[in-house]
Amino acid sequence: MDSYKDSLKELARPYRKAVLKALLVLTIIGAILFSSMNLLKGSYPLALVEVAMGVYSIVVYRAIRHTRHLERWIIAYLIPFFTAMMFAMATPRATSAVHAWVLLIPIISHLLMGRRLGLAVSVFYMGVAAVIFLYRHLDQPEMMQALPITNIAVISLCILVFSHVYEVTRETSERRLMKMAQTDPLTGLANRARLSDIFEREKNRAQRYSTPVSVLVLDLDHFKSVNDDHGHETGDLALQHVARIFRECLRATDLPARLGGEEFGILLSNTNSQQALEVAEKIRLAVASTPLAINSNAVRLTLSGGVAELGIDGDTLRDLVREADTRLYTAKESGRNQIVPALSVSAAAART
Ligand SMILES: Nc1nc2c(ncn2[C@@H]2O[C@H](COP(=O)(O)OP(=O)(O)OP(=O)(O)O)[C@@H](O)[C@H]2O)c(=O)[nH]1
Repeated sequence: MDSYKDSLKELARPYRKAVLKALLVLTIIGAILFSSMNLLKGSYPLALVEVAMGVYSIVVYRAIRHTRHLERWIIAYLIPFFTAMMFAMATPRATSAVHAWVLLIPIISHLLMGRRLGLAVSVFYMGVAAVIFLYRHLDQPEMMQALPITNIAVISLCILVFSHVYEVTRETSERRLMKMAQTDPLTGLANRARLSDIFEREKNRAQRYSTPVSVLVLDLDHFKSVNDDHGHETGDLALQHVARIFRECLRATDLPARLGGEEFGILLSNTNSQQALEVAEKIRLAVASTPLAINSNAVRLTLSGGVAELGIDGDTLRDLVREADTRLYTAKESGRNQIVPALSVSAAAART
């Protein structure tokens, strides 16, 4: 569960929506201005396309106010918008200044669609624009001089490259910040915020496909004495050591997180409480049988834990952590180095 793709998409949504709204308003104003001028000039097909784009912009503006599918609306708007731009460039009666609009393509595409799709769409439409330009002006020597054409080509390329580099840098910084904000710096495990994010996603998936989800809460035993006997630095190494064991014992689809101090929460997707108990036992045995080697010392560690299952012990992460925590404290009171299963599992065990 290492992907931050969905969180980044969420993060980009408000500013993409703001950019799209600005583009829609400008298109509506542009459509009124240009369609009036083209009507006066007698360029009826172009005026009609501009009116259609203006009306479509109003429809899209209303549709994106509460949409959960902004990305789809962006594509549904930009493709006709760029196609209308190409139509204007190909219209024989249109002024040659219309070609300047091509410079907008890479900026808008990257801002609204990100680096990959933004680049692909920009290259495609800028290529089509270049072909239209050559087709329209090949027989006009005053338009086909090397110097102005090279100028236009280089400026277009510069804007394409700058837009792409800007978007790549922005996405990389955003990903790094997102990772920092959702990672525990000592162990490299997820923090509570990320656990909460991923839990919501897994809960939705579990409800849609009727699959189980369980949560483990694990806490190192007598960790205070590890710090007191071996020093705080060894305590830190012990936390990193345990985090490593979690990773080795878990599947890629599980999410281990540090809840704070020496307490950990593990989200197990597609896992019922019986299976979660088996995972917790595997981790407990691995921790107990793998002491931390420090110089010539072997620091022995054990942990206690509790298990809770979504839908049986509650419907929110807070409910599940609270229930698992209660069982964890039962485990501590019963002598530590043990896992207390979810109620459904202990009830089933009592019946057999
Ligand atoms: N080295 C280190 N110690 C930490 C960190 N966070 C919390 N601790 C220590 O963890 C210890 C937790 O102590 P307690 O809450 O008494 O728990 P415990 O000693 O594990 O006892 P039980 O949980 O009852 O088995 C405290 O000494 C904290 O200072 C950390 O990031 N690094």
